[in-house]
Amino acid sequence: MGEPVVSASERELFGGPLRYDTGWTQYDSAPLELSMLGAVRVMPRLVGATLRRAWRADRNALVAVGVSEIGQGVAAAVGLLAVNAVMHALLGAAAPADRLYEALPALCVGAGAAVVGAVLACWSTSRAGRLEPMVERLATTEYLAAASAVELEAIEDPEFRRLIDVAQFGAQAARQMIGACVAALNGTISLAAAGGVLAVLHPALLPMLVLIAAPRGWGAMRVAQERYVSVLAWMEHLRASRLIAQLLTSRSAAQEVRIHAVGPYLLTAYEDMAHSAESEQKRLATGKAVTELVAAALSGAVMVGTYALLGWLIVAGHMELAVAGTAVIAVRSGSASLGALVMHVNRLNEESLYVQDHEKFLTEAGRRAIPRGGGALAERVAAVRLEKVTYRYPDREEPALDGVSLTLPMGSVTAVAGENGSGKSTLMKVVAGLLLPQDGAVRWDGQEVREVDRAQVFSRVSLLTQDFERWPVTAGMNIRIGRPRSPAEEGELLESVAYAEALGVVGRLPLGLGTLLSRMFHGASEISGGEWQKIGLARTHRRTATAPADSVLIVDEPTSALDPEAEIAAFARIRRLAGPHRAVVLVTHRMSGVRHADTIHVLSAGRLVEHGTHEELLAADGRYAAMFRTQAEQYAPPGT
Ligand SMILES: Nc1ncnc2c1ncn2[C@@H]1O[C@H](COP(=O)(O)OP(=O)(O)OP(=O)(O)O)[C@@H](O)[C@H]1O
Repeated sequence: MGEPVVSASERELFGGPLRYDTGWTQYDSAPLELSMLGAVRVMPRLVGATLRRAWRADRNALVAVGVSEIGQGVAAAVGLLAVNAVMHALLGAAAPADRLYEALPALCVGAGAAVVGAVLACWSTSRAGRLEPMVERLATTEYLAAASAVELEAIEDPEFRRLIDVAQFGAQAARQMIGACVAALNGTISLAAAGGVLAVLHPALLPMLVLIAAPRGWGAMRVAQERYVSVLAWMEHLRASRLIAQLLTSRSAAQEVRIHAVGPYLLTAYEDMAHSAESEQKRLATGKAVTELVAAALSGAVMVGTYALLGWLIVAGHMELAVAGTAVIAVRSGSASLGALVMHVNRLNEESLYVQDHEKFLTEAGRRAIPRGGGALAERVAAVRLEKVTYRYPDREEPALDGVSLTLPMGSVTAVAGENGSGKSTLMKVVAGLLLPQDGAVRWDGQEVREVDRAQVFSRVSLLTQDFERWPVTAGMNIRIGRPRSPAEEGELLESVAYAEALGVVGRLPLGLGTLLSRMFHGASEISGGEWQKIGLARTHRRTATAPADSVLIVDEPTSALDPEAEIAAFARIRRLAGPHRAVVLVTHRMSGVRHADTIHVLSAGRLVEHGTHEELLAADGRYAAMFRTQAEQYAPPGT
């Protein structure tokens, strides 16, 4: 592949060319098979996987397709033999009317074979059409299930994210593979029929048939490989172009797009990037044209040789004219079948490359999945403890948490304070069981999180973060989604709404809890950032209210969009959620929210540097006291 064209916008916006280098094709030290031989080698396995999926989807339809394709092949062979018999009758020595009469039975057989072939083809089409969406559905479900079941660490790993992106084409490719498999099977059987008839007519004709199709096969494979490598290499570029397009139309960027004149700038960047993508398309098209020309020339030369051979066989008296006539028809139909077969195998090869990515993703996702099973978590626990926990993000040298030990007793409120980037959010993810520490342990009493069933740990954790999800569903569902499988009456949801002091918010919505909160849909309403936080708080209440046993509530900067009064009230309500069977952990920069906590821990560069009550920490006059005083001064009246 030549040096890709890199546009000025690409450099300016993204810092350089957005191309997967060859390093990507070595993902997880499993080199991608990009040679023709390699592709042919892996194809049977991938075809096998697709057929197994089809078997699981609808085995009757799969069997019907197989039977009808074999039937069509038999009908084609019978048709060719009938043609041979017709030729013999027509070119015989009898009177013309007698010859026609003699040819009639074979003609009827030929016509019957054609009708049977056509009916079987319809049957196969209808069954394959049923199978295709089912296979796509199965492959998509496998993809989505695997993607949503991996550890959070995998989702944050850029290499794994790339694999998720690349594998997204796999499900559709699996669907296409069904059609390609059917067509390839059809081509193979038709070819076997034509080849069998040719071999009976004269042994030299069969190798000629193979030689006619070989160059076209090579050409088609080469074009497919080039296209696949190009798609992979330009994936990031495509993603970036789509991102620019999204930004130009997005609601959140709309203000800056207009006021800062980002719109025309991004539009130029979009065009710039589209031009460089087009240059790649041009390169591919030229390569394709040249390859196809070479393949057609070679194939044509062999075709001329075949007809010359036939001519010589007739002249030399090695072949009857009737047989030669059938041979011409068989060569034509055989080379058409072979051409179609090559095309379909090539399609199969191209689709199988994407299916291979899908398979690879499933394997990798399986390796990185959150383990299922493990010990049961005790219903009652006294505290959750972190013991010398160290966590390092995969692409970072410095640990985000370095030997952190702390205890979260049930019934207490623990606050974590610290400057930006000190590790507070990471600590929350470790407490929640979303990240597993590389060193140290998280224990629910004596049970280590690594050893117990993680699903049980998750079911005991409630999470309210500043970037909580604003689900594009109804207001009621936005609250219920705190525990989506647990049914809820409107009255129960209203309890959570009242808890979050969001009755006013819901009251103003045109359909109350039934109002759709997404501008994406017709008739939906939008609410403000602070109103969303109240909905988030209601969701947290719903989740904690339905917790099955002793649980932890993690609250990470929950009030950033609330006005001061609402914020004070929200902190008071969050504190009240601590009960004998619940520990609350609170992360916030707002010292007003921290001061009433039972224990305050101060993090700095991933280490716990102070802990105690508000009064103890003020008396110690350390980092916490400095942070508290700075904020207090901001709110103090001037001159005090
Ligand atoms: N997904 C990630 N991958 C790599 N590094 C990360 C990731 N998330 C956070 N970090 C890094 O880990 C360190 C701790 O980040 P963390 O988000 O836990 O801090 P924080 O105290 O919550 O910060 P803030 O107050 O700004 O929200 C920072 O240096 C941050 O850059």
